[in-house]
Amino acid sequence: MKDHILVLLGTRPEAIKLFPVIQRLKAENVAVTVCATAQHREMLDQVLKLAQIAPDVDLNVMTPNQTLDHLSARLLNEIGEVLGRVKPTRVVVQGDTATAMIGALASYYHRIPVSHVEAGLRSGDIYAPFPEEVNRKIVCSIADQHFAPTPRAASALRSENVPEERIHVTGNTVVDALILAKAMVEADPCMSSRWDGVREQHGNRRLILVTCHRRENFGGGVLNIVKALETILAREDVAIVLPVHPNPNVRDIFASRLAHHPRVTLISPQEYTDFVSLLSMSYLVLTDSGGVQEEAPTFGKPVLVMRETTERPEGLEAGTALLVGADYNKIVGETFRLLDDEQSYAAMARSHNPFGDGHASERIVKVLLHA
Ligand SMILES: CC(=O)N[C@@H]1[C@@H](OP(=O)(O)OP(=O)(O)OC[C@H]2O[C@@H](n3ccc(=O)[nH]c3=O)[C@H](O)[C@@H]2O)O[C@H](CO)[C@@H](O)[C@@H]1O
Repeated sequence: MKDHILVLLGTRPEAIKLFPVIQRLKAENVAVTVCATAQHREMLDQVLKLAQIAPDVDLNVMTPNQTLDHLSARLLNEIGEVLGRVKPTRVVVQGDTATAMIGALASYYHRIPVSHVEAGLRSGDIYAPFPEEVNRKIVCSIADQHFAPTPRAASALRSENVPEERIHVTGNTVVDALILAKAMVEADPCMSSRWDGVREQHGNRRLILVTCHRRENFGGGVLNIVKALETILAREDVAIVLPVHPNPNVRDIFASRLAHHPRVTLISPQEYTDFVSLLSMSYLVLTDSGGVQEEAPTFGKPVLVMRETTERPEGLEAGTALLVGADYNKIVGETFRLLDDEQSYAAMARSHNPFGDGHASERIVKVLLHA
């Protein structure tokens, strides 16, 4: 039977990490159906537009404040219906979202094999991150092709008895996406000059890029983070740029405490290319995001991870990232160290990226087509 691959995606990170795979499959003239569940509508659309991908099927399942039960039931029904109609020979899912987990389950019910991009990330705790740890484990139990981004992720799969021949160490496709986005920025004068105003506003101050959106930091964590940022801002030699996640749990606190500070630029979630430009012009990054931890080392930007643990310890091992939690003293202390101690900065700013080399989608497509 001729290959017909259905790619499922629901959120911005899935779109970022799958667009290089979709583009490459299309370049190989493979029949591809892109099904967007649009679990997160706007941020997903921005990325797809940029990658010039129009979803063939758009389920648009986003409703305000929906529960996981409701979302999952709806996804199962709707993805099941799509699989019955499109009849793909294989389904590709990415990561650990409800879309990936339910997509794998629906494929199993339809006896369609599943490939898992970014397989083998584990925290070891089913409640942190919730529900992502269980989502990825369920996908793992169904998939027959596991694209592990790193050797560590591959060993996690082996320790769960995934057969060796089903594990492929590919690198993380986020590095492919980053390199493609960087090329787009460099080729387009409009994109390259996007932040000229911000550069002008902050002069030669060092820019700290901050992102914060994880559920585990809602409440006390975000308050500590804001307090730490206020202390950091007491220094005249820094400015902060912060794309604010739309979740009201973080948005309202950042807006009320930081919006009026002259050395803070609070902005809405940015197009991927614009975010990539911000990353490349920043001095260091404070984040609780997964994807940003994987991207920053490509540009040699030290990352202070505002979480207690990370399922991406490769950055810690490579020395390009450090865990500071949502701990006021650690955030301030480590930021000041990076600002004041050139050697510490240089040690973390090595541009070696342990997460990928930009060729992950090439390796994935090779396996998808010749399995
Ligand atoms: C609960 C939780 O935390 N779950 C994780 C979370 O993944 P994450 O932490 O990587 O998510 P974000 O930080 O939202 O995205 C990062 C990407 O977005 C780009 N970016 C960022 C700011 C901006 O203004 N414009 C952009 O373009 C940036 O370069 C990067 O590539 O959600 C995933 C799916 O829901 C889950 O699979 C994953 O476990």
